[in-house]
Formats: sequence, structure tokens, C-alpha cells
Amino acid sequence: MTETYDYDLVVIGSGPSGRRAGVQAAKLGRSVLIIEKNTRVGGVCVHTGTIPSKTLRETVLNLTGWREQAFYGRAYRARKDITIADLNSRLRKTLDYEVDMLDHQFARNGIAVVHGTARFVDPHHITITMDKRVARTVSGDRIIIAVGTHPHRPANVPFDGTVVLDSDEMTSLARLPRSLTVIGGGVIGIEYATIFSALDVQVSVVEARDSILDFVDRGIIADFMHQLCDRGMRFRLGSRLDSITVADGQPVAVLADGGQIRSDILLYTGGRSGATDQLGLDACGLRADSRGRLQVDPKTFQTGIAHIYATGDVIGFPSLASTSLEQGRIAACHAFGQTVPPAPEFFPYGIYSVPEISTVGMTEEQAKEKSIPYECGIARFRETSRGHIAGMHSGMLKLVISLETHRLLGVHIVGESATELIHIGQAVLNFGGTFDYFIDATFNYPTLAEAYKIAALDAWNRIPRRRGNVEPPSPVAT
Ligand SMILES: Cc1cc2nc3c(=O)[nH]c(=O)nc-3n(C[C@H](O)[C@H](O)[C@H](O)COP(=O)(O)OP(=O)(O)OC[C@H]3O[C@@H](n4cnc5c(N)ncnc54)[C@H](O)[C@@H]3O)c2cc1C
Ligand SMILES: NC(=O)c1ccc[n+]([C@@H]2O[C@H](COP(=O)([O-])OP(=O)(O)OC[C@H]3O[C@@H](n4cnc5c(N)ncnc54)[C@H](O)[C@@H]3O)[C@@H](O)[C@H]2O)c1
Repeated sequence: MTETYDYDLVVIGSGPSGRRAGVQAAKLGRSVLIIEKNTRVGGVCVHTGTIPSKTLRETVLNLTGWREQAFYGRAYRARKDITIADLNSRLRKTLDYEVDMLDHQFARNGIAVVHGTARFVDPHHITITMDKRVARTVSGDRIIIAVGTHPHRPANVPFDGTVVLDSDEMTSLARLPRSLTVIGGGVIGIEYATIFSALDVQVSVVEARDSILDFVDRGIIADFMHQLCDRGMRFRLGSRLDSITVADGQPVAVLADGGQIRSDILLYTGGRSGATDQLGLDACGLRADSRGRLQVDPKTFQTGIAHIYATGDVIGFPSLASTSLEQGRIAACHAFGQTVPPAPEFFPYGIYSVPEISTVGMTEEQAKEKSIPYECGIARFRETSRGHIAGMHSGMLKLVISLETHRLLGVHIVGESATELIHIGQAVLNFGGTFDYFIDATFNYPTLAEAYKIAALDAWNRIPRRRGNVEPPSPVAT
């Protein structure tokens, strides 16, 4: 006899991957329940991660007049005396709007949402705990674990939510600090460090490795670091945090090399761990790794138990809202027998630092490591008319190109609109295009997108003529 379940699909977590999975299954005509332990839907993405940090960034750029400072000087301010209340009011409005949009999307698609903490009792049954008591037990034919992550909080960091904070707590600052120490030069650390530096907060970054953002092309990082150091940010690279003391209300970071940094607040961003601790995984036969992450089949997102899927940050790399959304969609399609084409090979990274960085495909270092003969083409934003108009002194775009096939291997951008511009390169890369597309195509004028053409022409000027079977593109004046 076939067992019947309360829902075709139960999703645990309402972040990007859970949300997209739920909506996809509903569109396929399936009954869906989403269980969310927070009082509002949206996950880390909406409440403490992506949206709050990007809203803070946009507010800071607007209120400081950052984009105008290239013309009018560093002393120029769109608004004097920026307070934490100024930053918070825009944040609240944006978050309310996001939650409202999600509530409406769930209602429109007939998705049931229950607030409470989910825990497996067996591979198909889940209890939902609210206010410390089990309010309900539900069953699902298929289950998707989309519980995301929480900040890693090591024992040697005395988090107090006031002066020693993790990134989830950065949205509830009581006042603007005059100085900030950031431990960890990963994406989260660098985004917050540069956003606060744009507010003229004195910022120090401590990173155990010899470089920040070590997955990004080194030429881009060299340009980025030059800009950050030029505006007074301090970096302690190759330095590991040993301990933290709090003296006169100020945290003092004590480094393993003996250095000490005192500041108004300290932000610890040394990675995140999968939020699997409350799931009762034993009851369904799954086990997480030491960082709380689950292993899945990378094509279907099935765990070792065929009807249980896991998507989003809980499965680890790449841990992006963008990729989490797609994972949710693919898992839901697979769960209900829909075949979806495999995702295109290349997806972009957008780092919303000030200035922005975005990257897709192979870095110059990776081309070298793989012994692929390559050439690079570089354009500076100040070489474009749009750059002149906006008073841009900085910003660059770098193309990595195969010498043998002329195919585009990677695009790397630092500067204004990098996270938008990258999609032009992503399309060419995923369609297997060559760099002459940029030379032959007509772009809007004046735009920053012209940097693609300038970089392609720069590469063309360096590429030895008539290599292999490939004709070089027709010469064009730069
Ligand atoms: C500071 C910061 C900035 C970021 N910026 C970007 C960015 O600019 N671009 C980008 O692409 N990505 C960014 N990310 C990453 C992005 O936020 C994550 O990749 C994305 O949120 C992961 O989505 P998810 O579906 O895995 O779950 P999450 O968004 O983590 O949500 C998981 C949900 O599950 C719920 N949950 C957990 N356990 C249970 C349980 N037992 N029962 C019920 N509910 C449960 C949680 O309450 C939460 O609501 C950022 C992350 C951080 C921390
Ligand atoms: N724009 C975006 O796409 C975006 C933004 C924010 C976060 N995220 C995602 O969130 C995830 C987590 O980001 P994260 O920055 O917390 O983690 P991370 O793992 O990327 O970086 C942590 C950094 O901290 C350093 N570190 C750890 N312990 C240290 C110590 N004791 N002393 C000095 N340095 C130390 C590590 O060497 C590492 O460079 C990432 O995987 C990222 O994909 C994405």
C-alpha cells in the first residue's frame, strides 16, 4: 500500500533556496509546506545577510555622496552628520518590502507557511516546535533541507552583541563607531570593512592568509588594495587572531604575531557553519560534516536518502543567494520528475565592496596553472567617455583570452557597476564566444560597457598574428 503524506513537498527554511524550491513545486501543481523558524520569512538573505548589507552599502554611498567625491573631493558630503538612525530607517523599509513581496508570492502560489523549528522524527515526519513545545507533526513525500548557515563563533572570541559582533549582528548597531577592526578578509569582512571606510570610519582588517579575497584575479586585487590603502584602510595580512580583550569598553584584538589593535567595535567574519544542529539528522539517517554541512549529488541535490534534498548554503560552496535560488529550482524539478537542462558552466561572483568587484570564469593565475597559453586585455574606466562624465579615476576591466582559440576564458572587474557589467562577459563565456565579439559589436555610447571593447582591442594589440587556425579579428583603431 502506498503511504500518503500531508504534503507533496516540505521545505525547511524560507531563504532563497527554500523559497525558490517551494514556488517551483507549487507551479508544478504540488502541495507545499515551508517551515521557517524565524517570525518572518526570507532567511539570512533578507534579514541579516545579502539584502541588509547591500542596503547599507547603497545608503552609505547615497548619504556620503561617494559617487560624486571623484569630482568634488573627499570632503564632499551629500549629507553632514550621518547617524545610525539614518542608515536603519532605509534598512527597515527595504526589509519590510522584501518580506511583503515574499508573503505575497507564497500566498499567490498557494504555499502553506508555518513558523517554528523543524526536526526530523523519521525520514518522512517532522515536528514543528514553537515557543519550546511541539505544536505539530507534519509529513512530506519529498523534503528539501534549506536551513542555510549561522556565523562561525569560535571560543576565543567574546561575542557580546555590542562591541564584539558577528556579521548577523551588524544590522543592529546602536551607534556608528569611529573605528572598526574586522577579523577575516573574506567576502563578508571586506564588504563591511570598505562600506564603513566609505563613512570615514578608521578600519583595520586582519587576515590569516597573505592576501584578501584569494579567489579573485590578483591584478584586480592589486588595484583594489591600492585604492583601499590610499584612503587609509589598514591591513594586517598573514596575521592570525589569538584573543580579544575588552578594555574601557573597547575591544583589543591580540594577534598571534604579538600585534594589538584597539577600536570602538570588532567584527568577526571567519566563515559560517551549516544550521543543521537542531534538525535531528540522526532520525532521518543523515550526517553533517564538522562545519554542519550536508553532502549532495551536485546535479540533483539529493542527499544519501533519495527523497531528501539539500540546497543553498547548507551544502557549502559557492554559498551565494544567486546560486542557492537555482539549486532550489533544480531540486524541486528533480523531486517531481521534471528534467531541467544543466546550469550553464559559469556563474558570476559579485562582491559589493566599495568599490565593487565582480568576476566570472578563469583568473590569469588559473590559466597559468593549467598551462593554457593566454593573453590579457585591460581597460581603465577613465578611458571611456562615461567614465570622464562621472569623474572616474579608478575602475578597470580585465579579459583573459585563450591564445590558441581566441575564446574568452574570464572577465574580472573592479569599479562602479562591476556587478552589472559582468553579465555581458558571462553571456559570451557561456556561449563559448571569442573576444572578437567585443571588437565587432556596437555598444551604447557613452557607457562603461565600452570597457569591454577597449580591453578586447588592448588584447588584440598584444596577440601574435595568425596563430593556429584562427584568423585574428579585423584591425580597428582604438
Ligand atoms: C553578510 C552577508 C552578505 C551576503 N551577501 C551576498 C550577496 O551580495 N550576494 C549573494 O549572492 N549572496 C550573499 N550572501 C550569501 C546569501 O545570503 C546566502 O547564500 C543565502 O542566503 C543562502 O540561502 P539559503 O536558502 O541557503 O538559506 P538562508 O538565507 O540562510 O535561510 C535559511 C532559513 O532557514 C531557517 N531555518 C534554519 N534552521 C531551521 C529549522 N530547523 N527549522 C525551520 N527553519 C530553519 C532560518 O531561520 C533561515 O530563515 C551573503 C551572506 C551574508 C552572511
Ligand atoms: N557578495 C557575496 O556574494 C557575498 C557576500 C557575503 C558573503 N557571501 C558568502 O558568505 C560566505 C561566508 O563569508 P565569510 O567572509 O564569513 O567567510 P570566508 O570563509 O569567505 O572568509 C573568512 C576569512 O577569514 C579568515 N580567518 C578565519 N579565521 C581567522 C583568524 N582567526 N584570524 C584571521 N583571519 C581569519 C580566513 O582566512 C578567510 O579568509 C562566503 O562563502 C560567501 O560566499 C557572499
